[in-house]
Amino acid sequence: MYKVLATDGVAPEGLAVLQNAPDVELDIRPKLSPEELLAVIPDYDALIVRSATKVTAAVLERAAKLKIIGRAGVGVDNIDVRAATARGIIVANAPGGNTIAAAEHTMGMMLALARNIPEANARLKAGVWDKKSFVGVELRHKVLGVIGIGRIGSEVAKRALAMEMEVIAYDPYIPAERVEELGVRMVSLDALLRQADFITIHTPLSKENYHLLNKEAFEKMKPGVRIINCARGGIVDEAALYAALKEGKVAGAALDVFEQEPVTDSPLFSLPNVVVTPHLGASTVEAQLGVAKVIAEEILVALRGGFVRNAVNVPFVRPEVLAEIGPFIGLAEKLGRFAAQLVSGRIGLVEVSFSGEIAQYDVSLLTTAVLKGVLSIALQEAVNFVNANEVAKKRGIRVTETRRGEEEDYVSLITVRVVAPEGERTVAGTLQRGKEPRVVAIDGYRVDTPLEGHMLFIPHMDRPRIIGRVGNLIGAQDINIAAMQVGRKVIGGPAVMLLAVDSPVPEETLTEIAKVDGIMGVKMVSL
Ligand SMILES: NC(=O)c1ccc[n+]([C@@H]2O[C@H](COP(=O)([O-])OP(=O)(O)OC[C@H]3O[C@@H](n4cnc5c(N)ncnc54)[C@H](O)[C@@H]3O)[C@@H](O)[C@H]2O)c1
Ligand SMILES: O=C(O)[C@H](O)COP(=O)(O)O
Repeated sequence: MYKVLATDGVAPEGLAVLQNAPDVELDIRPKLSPEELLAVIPDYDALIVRSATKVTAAVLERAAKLKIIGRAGVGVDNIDVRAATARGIIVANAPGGNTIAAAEHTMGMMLALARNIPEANARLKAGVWDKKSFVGVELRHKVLGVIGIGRIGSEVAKRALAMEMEVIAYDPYIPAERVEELGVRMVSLDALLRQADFITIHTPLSKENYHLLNKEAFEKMKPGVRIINCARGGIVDEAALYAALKEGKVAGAALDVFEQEPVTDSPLFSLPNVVVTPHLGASTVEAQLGVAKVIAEEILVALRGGFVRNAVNVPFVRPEVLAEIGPFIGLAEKLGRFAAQLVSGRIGLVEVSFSGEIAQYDVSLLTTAVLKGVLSIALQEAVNFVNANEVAKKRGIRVTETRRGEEEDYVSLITVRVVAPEGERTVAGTLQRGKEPRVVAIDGYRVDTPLEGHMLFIPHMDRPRIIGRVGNLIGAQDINIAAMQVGRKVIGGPAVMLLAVDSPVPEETLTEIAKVDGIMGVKMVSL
């Protein structure tokens, strides 16, 4: 039974898939102090958080069973991703689920700032009908500078364009054409700071952009500029912003995020031209349901050993490549597990080769999947897409990957060779009808068997009275043989036998089979 802990007020309705999973026990504890988290974390296989819980190296050190941390949202700056990676813990987020919520909140903040809505609201509710203090500015024909034009930045840009703003953007990691087709002009950071009437930030918080808007940046800005930050505290230097507001260089600021959170007291709160909300960007019913659902599904996939698409600490695979290679992940892993069970002793070399259509893509994820399968046989520790390559390196396992386009017999074929001191085996597999993993060759002998359940691999000499003896020995244990394949290259020469059995064959029976004259060994394989 996997134990999952959800904290930080993750929407419980979105976690139904975990609640209904027979192999999962879900604990929802909306508020957990750092001390409580440290105390309970050793019990859990998975943790779901939003931005409040700090998943530090100290927490991870105690998280002996933890396999995945799911962030029900986008920013993972509250998680020590490096420490998690070093421990082989997957960190996954739910990108996209709160994009519209954050973009709409940004527009709300920009309008609130331009038209003094919060201050006017407070004044009227205090019994004062004051029109003259609250003359605002229009957004139409103003220049909006978007720093970071990813998912949220581009949704903000679209909405600003609909309000007839001129939109410019700075984002060194996005191709200019993609942004310009939205009707946005890409500029340098310097140009953006100098030209914008409103500046909105939509980058993650990273070392690179910590205090991106600092004293020097404010000095470059147009007098009367207005700043909106619905991304992360820390990107704006709050002391420098306060000074720029005080001296009138900046006409106003709308902040949803702060360097320290939660915060209830800040010099910025004393200024009338500062609008603040307590990190509400993603707080809509729709966004919370959406991100919780996505993360719950990812947690289940990870706990059951599958590939987590939104893992932030697994090498990135472009979506269009993932669409092509994704169906092969299961085949690659099963071939690794299969091959590793055919040899004895410590494997020192794993060679993976790809031929046919699959060879035109970046297949490094599939090589990792093979490795994950190989390592899962011998190791007690959890091996996953985050740590498989590192674990192999630490254990001195050499891994090679080759790709060749030509393939005569199959549309796509994956071949895995494992070498151990006591021998080596080469297995090849493909997907039947694009989805069913099958092994189609072992050491060059043709077979064709689904990669599932329990199997016996028996190299033997191609002569009479061998297959019958094997059948009798297995039958005597009341074990059903579901399928059988024999592959040979020449009549009377060495051959291989692959039997699919409905339950594992006991060790003593394997020893009896190995003694049959003409049989060169026997291996039990479970997938
Ligand atoms: N206030 C909220 O509740 C809330 C909600 C959702 C997201 N967020 C924050 O918003 C951020 C953006 O979310 P997203 O979904 O749009 O992410 P995204 O990854 O789609 O976009 C981020 C963009 O920032 C760009 N970028 C990175 N560093 C940059 C730099 N130094 N200068 C300029 N551009 C840079 C990237 O190239 C990318 O295009 C998140 O990281 C999160 O911290 C806040
Ligand atoms: O990065 C995010 O997704 C947002 O900042 C939302 O954070 P929250 O889930 O704590 O509201």
